[in-house]
Amino acid sequence: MIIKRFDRQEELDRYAAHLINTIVREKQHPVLGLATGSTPVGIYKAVIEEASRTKLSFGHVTTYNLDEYVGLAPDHEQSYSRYMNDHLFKHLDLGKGNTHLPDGLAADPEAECRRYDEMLAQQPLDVQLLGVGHNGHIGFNEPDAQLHGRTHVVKLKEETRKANARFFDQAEQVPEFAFTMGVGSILKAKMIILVARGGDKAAIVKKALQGPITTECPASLLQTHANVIVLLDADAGRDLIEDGTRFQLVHS
Ligand SMILES: N[C@@H]1[C@@H](O)[C@H](O)[C@@H](COP(=O)(O)O)O[C@@H]1O
Repeated sequence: MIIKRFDRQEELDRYAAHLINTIVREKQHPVLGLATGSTPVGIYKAVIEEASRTKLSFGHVTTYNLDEYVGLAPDHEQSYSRYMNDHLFKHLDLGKGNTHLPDGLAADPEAECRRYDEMLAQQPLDVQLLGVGHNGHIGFNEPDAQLHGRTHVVKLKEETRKANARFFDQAEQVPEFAFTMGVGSILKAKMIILVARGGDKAAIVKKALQGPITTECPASLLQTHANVIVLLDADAGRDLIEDGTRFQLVHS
């Protein structure tokens, strides 16, 4: 695991964007696992900026998102589908039908999970971009005694609904359920980029990266993956202790 700590948000954004765009440049059929939330917004901006500056086409790229709220239409203002379109997809020359999110309106949620897993099985992720929730959730895999490997519908914890209420007009509008890729699918990605910003994430970052590996902190399972790069701002990384063995801490 490599951990890089950045003093400036824009440097973190550019670094992450360059990792993603390098995969897009080098692979014949790149498959990107993407995330939502406030954390990746600057990274997507930097991806678009670098792609435009270097004339990098995304025409051959396939994307899979981690999650989607159950019950929200793709064009609903708070749906992750809309978020991805606004922040990334509409700014790139992605091919039609090459971007995938679970369908929040699927009539048969179980069939939708199977459909998503079947596609993922055929197109393994070259990279998965991840944020982390304050309780250690990745995607919408909430802390629990047991975690799911595959795509499933999850009942969101109240703390997660509260944290995401800032994107909605009223807290009650935050859906109670969401589709999420399972932890197994996330860990199958060839490379994982975990990003966290802000002092409010410092404690969970420390727990996830230097605490015990436990399903009660889903992000701690990333310690078992061979190719994880963690990008933190100075505040999110302030509680980490350099132990010199489990990871390499690079300060930029
Ligand atoms: N489902 C998303 C996650 O994919 C995201 O990583 C996390 C952190 O969000 P933020 O980046 O806004 O802090 O919470 C949300 O609930």
